Amino acid sequence: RRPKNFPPGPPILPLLGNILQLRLENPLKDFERLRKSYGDVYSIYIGLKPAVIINGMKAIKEAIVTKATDFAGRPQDLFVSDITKRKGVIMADYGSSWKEHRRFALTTLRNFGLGQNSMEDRIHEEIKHIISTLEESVGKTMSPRVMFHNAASNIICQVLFATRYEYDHALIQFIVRCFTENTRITNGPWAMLYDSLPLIRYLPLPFRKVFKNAESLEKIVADFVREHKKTRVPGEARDFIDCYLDELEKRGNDGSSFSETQLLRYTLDLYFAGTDTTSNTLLTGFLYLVNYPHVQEQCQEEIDRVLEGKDQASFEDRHKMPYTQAVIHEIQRVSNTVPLSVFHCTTKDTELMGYSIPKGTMIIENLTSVLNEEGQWKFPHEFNPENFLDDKGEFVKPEAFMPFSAGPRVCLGEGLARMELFLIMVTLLRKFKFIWPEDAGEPDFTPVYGVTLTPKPYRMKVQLRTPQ
Ligand code: HEM
Repeated sequence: RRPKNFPPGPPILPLLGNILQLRLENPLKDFERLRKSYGDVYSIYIGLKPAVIINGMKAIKEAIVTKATDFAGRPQDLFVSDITKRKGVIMADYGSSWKEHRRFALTTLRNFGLGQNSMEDRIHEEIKHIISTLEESVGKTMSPRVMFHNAASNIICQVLFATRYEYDHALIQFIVRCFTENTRITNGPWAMLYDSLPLIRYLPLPFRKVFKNAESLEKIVADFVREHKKTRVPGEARDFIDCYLDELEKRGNDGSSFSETQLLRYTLDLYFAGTDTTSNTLLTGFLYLVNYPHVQEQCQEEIDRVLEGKDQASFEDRHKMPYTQAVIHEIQRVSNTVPLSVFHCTTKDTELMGYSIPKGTMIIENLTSVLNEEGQWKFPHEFNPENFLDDKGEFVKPEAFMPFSAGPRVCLGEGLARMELFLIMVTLLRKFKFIWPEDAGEPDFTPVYGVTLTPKPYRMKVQLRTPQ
């Protein structure tokens, strides 16, 4: 039975809770249906564990912004917690280790030039490789999946390891495959069963593959760290790993939370968070751009005008491109890349919208419910850049735009991601025209569900634009 004054929800079955009422391979529609019956804040049981699902901007903001620290924990007894060994930053619980590591990453990203030219240069460097790949496909059709995954992966690789890889490099293909497989299984039925039925955790079921992948990834990063230790010059950091090693040395054995094990997990967290998210947003973006040619053309017209006489776009140019900005934001809105955010957890007994929620309750922040919430958007259910434009054609960002979540746990890579999306889209749209192939049939915009949403594989035709 639900505790007193706990958010309402569907009847609970012994041991299984509500898992039979959810389509485990994609519960998003079920969450929407339950919201209609039980309101913006309701609860379900995943096996014996209660979880509160929060929907709509008002309730989500009250939880993660107004009552920020009450809702800033992470559950520690899930499949993902076991994979990440509760280290790193994404699944680390609210506390001093998470705070220290989060602050460190933000400072390091800033020192590496986020918001300054050096990060832009790194992104432009990678864009050159995307352009070469696309040039090979001019006049033909191509599938952009591997290209965007590898590009996003290389940008974060530059930050973490000061290295990039050719798009057909075996190591990078292996890493991307491990991540893709892990994301798919982590939000799928096997992970849900793992969370619901602790007794099955040690059985040789498909979720073991994720642990194997995680081990291989840790070994790869451990090799990088070993190599860095041999070649680094203290105080002259080349990348994130060097910065962390400098910090470890500075802190000595003062009992701080910094350690080499943390470094491995942290690096993997940043790598994972920085690859799948940006690349899936780009994939969805181009799927829409090829199917809304008038939107693509209007961006190109604005880009040509603003960049006239300039070699390349800079992130600052976004302020002069209200339409393109609106399109990129609309792409992020419809991409809904991290549909349920990362699960939170209450850090103390608290209240939300009049309900009592005990400490340690799992919180599922349904970002999907905000990104298409009626009343928050002019056109909640269609792809329309007008959602981000006012009557004068100026760019406006509605409060409900929260694909990066909000509050103390807000995406740590938001600045990097926004810079990547802008520079990549603007540069590619300036140089190429992207077309939906005539023989490709009707486009299917329904995404494939996982920790991140990704579009079904598609091909696009590439043409060079006439030099402007
Ligand atoms: C379009 C791209 C991206 C989207 C939509 C996105 C979205 C999100 C969301 C929704 C969260 C969960 C926030 C919460 O728990 O409330 C998150 C967390 C996080 N993101 Fe991103 N992200 C993106 C790109 C990136 C990039 C490029 C990085 C790499 C630096 C990154 C690093 C992280 C980290 C480390 C966290 C965990 C933060 C914490 O727990 O304190 N993300 N992101």
